[in-house]
Amino acid sequence: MVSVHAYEKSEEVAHSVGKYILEKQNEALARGERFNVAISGGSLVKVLYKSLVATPEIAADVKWAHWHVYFCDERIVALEDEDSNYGAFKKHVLDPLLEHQGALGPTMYTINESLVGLGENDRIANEYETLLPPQFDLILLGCGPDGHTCSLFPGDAHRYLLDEKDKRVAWCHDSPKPPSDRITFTLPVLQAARNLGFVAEGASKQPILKRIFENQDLTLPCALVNHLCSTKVAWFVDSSAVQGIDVSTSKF
Ligand SMILES: O=C1O[C@H](COP(=O)(O)O)[C@@H](O)[C@H](O)[C@H]1O
Repeated sequence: MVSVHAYEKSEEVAHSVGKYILEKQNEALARGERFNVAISGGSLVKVLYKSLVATPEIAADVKWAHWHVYFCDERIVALEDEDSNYGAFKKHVLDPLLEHQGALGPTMYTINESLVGLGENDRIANEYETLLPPQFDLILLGCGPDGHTCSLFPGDAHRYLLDEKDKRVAWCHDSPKPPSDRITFTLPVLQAARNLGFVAEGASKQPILKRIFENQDLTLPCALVNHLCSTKVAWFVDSSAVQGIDVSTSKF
C-alpha cells in the first residue's frame, strides 16, 4: 500500500522528508558506495533546502560525497536559465551547501547543455539516458496541480510519454506548462526504482490529491505511479493539501 505522511506544518513535512531521505541514503550505503537519487524541480527544491541544508540534525548526517544526483525531468534550456531544474537545485541547495558549510558536494548529472537550441532534443534525452544507473535508490517526485509528475502530463497529447516502454528518458514536446521542451524519466524508470517519495504541499494541491486518492483517477500520472508502484511509494503532504480527503481509505 502507498503510505501517506501528513503534517500540520511545512517545517514538519521538510523534517520528515529529510529523515526519509537519510534512511534511504543509509540503506544504499550499506549496500555499496553510491546513493543514486533522482530529484524533481518545482516546489521540491525548497523543501530539500529546508530539510538537507537548513536542519542541522539532518544536515550533519547527509553524506553528500556519496550522492549521485540526477533529474527526473529537466527543461531543455541553459543550465543557468531560471527555468532549469538543475539551476534551481544549484541556487537553492548546492550553492548554500558549499558556501555556508564548505561541504564536499554531490556528483551531479545534467543534460548536455551544448545541444540546447540546436534541434537535438531527442539526442539530449538519449544522451541523458546513457548516464542513468540501472536502478535508483530513491526518486523524489512532485505533483503538479494537473496531476503530472516528472514531465509526464495527463491527456491524449502526452499519452506517448506514459506509453513509452523502451526509452528510459524521453523528449516531452509541447509541454502544457512552460517551457515547452523537456526531457523526462518514463514509467519503467519509476517502476524499477527501490523507493519513490512524493512531496505535495498547499491548498492548491488539494483538488488534484482528491482525484488521485479518492477517485483513483488513473488518467493522472501521479495516480498511475501509485497504482503501478504502490508498495514503494511514500507521500509527504501538509494538512492543507489533504484537507477533507481521507487518505486512509486509499485502495492503492
Ligand atoms: O514542471 C514541473 O512541475 C512539477 C511539479 O512542480 P510543483 O512546483 O507543483 O511541485 C515538478 O515535479 C517537475 O519536476 C517540474 O519540472
